[in-house]
Amino acid sequence: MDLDAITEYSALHPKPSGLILQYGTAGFRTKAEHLDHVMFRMGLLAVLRSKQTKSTIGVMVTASHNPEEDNGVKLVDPLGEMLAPSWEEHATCLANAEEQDMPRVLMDISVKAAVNLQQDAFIVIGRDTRSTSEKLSQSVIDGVTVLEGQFHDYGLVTTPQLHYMVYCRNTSGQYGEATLEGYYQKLSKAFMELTKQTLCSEDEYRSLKVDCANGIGALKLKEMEHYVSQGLSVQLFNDGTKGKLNHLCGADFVKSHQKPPQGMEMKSNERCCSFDGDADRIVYHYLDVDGHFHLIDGDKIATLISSFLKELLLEIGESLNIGVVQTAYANGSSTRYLEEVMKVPVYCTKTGVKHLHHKAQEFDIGVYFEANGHGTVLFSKAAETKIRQLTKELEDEKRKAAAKMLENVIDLFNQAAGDAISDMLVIEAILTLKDLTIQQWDALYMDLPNRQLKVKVADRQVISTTDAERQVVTPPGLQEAINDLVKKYKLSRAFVRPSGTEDVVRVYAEADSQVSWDGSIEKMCGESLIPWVVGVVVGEKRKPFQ
Ligand SMILES: CC(=O)N[C@H]1[C@@H](OP(=O)(O)O)O[C@H](CO)[C@@H](O)[C@@H]1O
Ligand SMILES: [Mg+2]
Repeated sequence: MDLDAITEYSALHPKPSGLILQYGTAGFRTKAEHLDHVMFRMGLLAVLRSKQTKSTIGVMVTASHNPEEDNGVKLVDPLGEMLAPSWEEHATCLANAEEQDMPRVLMDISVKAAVNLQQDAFIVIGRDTRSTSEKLSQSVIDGVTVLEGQFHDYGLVTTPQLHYMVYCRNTSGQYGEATLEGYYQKLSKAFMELTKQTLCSEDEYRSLKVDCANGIGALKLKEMEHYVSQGLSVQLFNDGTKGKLNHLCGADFVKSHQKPPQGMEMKSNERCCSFDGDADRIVYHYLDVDGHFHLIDGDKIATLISSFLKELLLEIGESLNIGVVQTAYANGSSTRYLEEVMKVPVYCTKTGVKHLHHKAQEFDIGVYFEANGHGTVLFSKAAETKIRQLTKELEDEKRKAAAKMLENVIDLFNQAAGDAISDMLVIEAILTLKDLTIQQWDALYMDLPNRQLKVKVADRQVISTTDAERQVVTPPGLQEAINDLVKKYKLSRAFVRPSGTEDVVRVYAEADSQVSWDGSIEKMCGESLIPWVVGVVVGEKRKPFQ
């Protein structure tokens, strides 16, 4: 390691002294102007991780659904998954080392992690459409180059596309070809195969309105459009030509405000969906004939997908196990429906995709979705091999067709990460195959009314939780107080946790709409429960907003 060169180049990406950042649930995220040194250093760290794992590592420059002025960076591990927790700590140490200490901290990491510095390193880099992303990704490249790592810059890609590239490169192309063309080909082939029988009918092309959050999803969907145009016609809104990224539109806005995005013409009963700013989340929505807005979130997406998969499994007659993984934010109705009606085992993990992904790997088929629309389905190697084998061996036509469908579903899902484009194609294929309208899908179960708020507090770490964040441990007394309140209302549930991505505390509450008191759920959550919980959390400093 040429420490002089590192010191020299680092001076071109100086750390503002005293700035402390944390590698959180989704990497580093903050105002773009504070990130130059972090990018350079993540370039360095990616090289060490690549040498240690003897694999290609990804670096994605994005702040997802956060405002345009923000930016962020996260590292992608060899199989397309999130960075290992021990390396998150290294990332935090390296990002926070004062300028003069940085080379030493870098050396320490390489010693601690037993990195063989002689090993080659290869890094792939991607970025979203933020105006600051290009320059910041150049700083990543500076970091990679000073440690003599090789790299390929994919330029503008969605976050899940970068995860896909990493996965492809580390499986010698077995997962797919590590190019955008390879990604489009793989997904479109699976989609067209899945839906081809239904295309024989006289159906007019299925059309779908997509709110692209003025982000990268618009560019990539435009590139992909013609590959699937025989089976699906997409109409893009908020494509970045005029609006501001994530502003009053996109999956996060739609989910958290439970309102339609601006900039999208919605007629009643039309199927619409929204991506977030880096296209790794999707939610569906529509207006009914009375003009009421209906949101179909990650929970209902998981339900649609798992019921489809369960039917196919029954059809092929193989005892492959299936599990659904959710977080505490999953609507209680979805959990009940999955467990009681569909008889599928449901598990709850902490918030953050890495936790869900990890749990989902325990099943032959692991379906995971956050309520906000981030998720995918993982197939174990054994399940995949079995299914591919069945497509060849089965003689019964019906069973064989089901196995083929499952095979295409395996190829259509992005198994490296939740992916709005891939999930959208899966959902469209299922709706077509089952001949379901968006209203029929929505009617699977009724969401319990719910509210989510964020609250600024002096120190969000005063709150610690357990039981997949559903129970508060500290401050003492808070959990008992929540218990006392929720037991007054039917089907009610509430929890409080510190955010892993923002300097806020999140408060969530849900309850039956028929609560036996004279107020509505609005009143219970908005006027009673949330401010009350907030009051306990922050005492005099309370300042709810949003
Ligand atoms: C309630 C909620 O939506 N939380 C989001 C948010 O995490 P927080 O730790 O809640 O800030 O950002 C994560 C990363 O994008 C995402 O995985 C997660 O679902
Ligand atoms: Mg995102």
